[in-house]
Amino acid sequence: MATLQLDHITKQYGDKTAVSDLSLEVAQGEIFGLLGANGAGKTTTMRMALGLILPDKGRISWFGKPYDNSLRRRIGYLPEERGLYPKLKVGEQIVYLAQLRGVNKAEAERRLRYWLEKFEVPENYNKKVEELSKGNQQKIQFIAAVIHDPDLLIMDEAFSGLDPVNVELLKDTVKELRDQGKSILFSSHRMDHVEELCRNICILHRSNTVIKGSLREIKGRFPRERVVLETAGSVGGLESLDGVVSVRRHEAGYEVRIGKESAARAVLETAMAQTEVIRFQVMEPTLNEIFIRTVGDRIE
Ligand SMILES: Nc1ncnc2c1ncn2[C@@H]1O[C@H](COP(=O)(O)OP(=O)(O)OP(=O)(O)O)[C@@H](O)[C@H]1O
Repeated sequence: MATLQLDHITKQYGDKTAVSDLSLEVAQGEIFGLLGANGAGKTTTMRMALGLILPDKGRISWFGKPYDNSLRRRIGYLPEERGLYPKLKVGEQIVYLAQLRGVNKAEAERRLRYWLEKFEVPENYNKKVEELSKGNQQKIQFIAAVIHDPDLLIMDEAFSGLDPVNVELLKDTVKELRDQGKSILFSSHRMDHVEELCRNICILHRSNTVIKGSLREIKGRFPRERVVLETAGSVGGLESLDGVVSVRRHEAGYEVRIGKESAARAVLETAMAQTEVIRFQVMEPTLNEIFIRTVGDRIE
């Protein structure tokens, strides 16, 4: 049984279709990546997955059942637009939110101290939200989403506004939550984050699903068009090989774009005939390349 199941859901705002016939499942212990250009329908999908708005068509089930109010205690939400009260102290605010979701006060205080320690900001307990830097506010927003220990987490751009060290800290935390068996619906414009975290993804474009499946399987659908070549000496004549699109020289060697996979062999043979080859790898496409190909091509 999936933790979250969207079954052919559609949402319209007047004439505008925000989400069209979308189906996806988030399993227990899985991070699912929801991707799309601006306005593709991600936030609308998340709001339906939270039970905040209803789809016009289709069905959603949570833990195998339709929505009921008890689910509010089992779902956590990290919204893209921040929702904390700037004038309130972190401690008061988060403990109150946790109590609303069924955690008693002493336990909420204990958990908040644990999270603040973990995120290396224990001093924030008694500070007002407006006194915190943007990155530290983001950490508090993250804590607000997990303080009641939800089984399903919905995270819209979870790492925005964070420096690289803090991105790693929160990324590791998301992985820990996954390993504890939580289900996470995750949206991001950072393809490297999605690639690192998500097992299955769905790419939306103007409300439609354009790609869906496991990252592994999706990558296999796209041709491998980039060859990384590292050599002891220089190599000439790569540009003129049949099937080679471009050659870029860098510090350690060459990056060769090929238009057909058979050209990779010619690249290797040409290099080996001239010098020692240290590394030769035909790279699978990155998610960034796949995204730009599938979504970018369709942007008129
Ligand atoms: N309350 C609303 N009323 C009218 N139209 C809406 C409403 N909410 C969303 N839309 C429209 O639905 C479409 C999908 O919007 P949505 O916010 O879901 O996209 P998104 O993928 O989250 O975009 P972004 O990456 O920019 O956050 C957009 O065209 C948007 O203008």
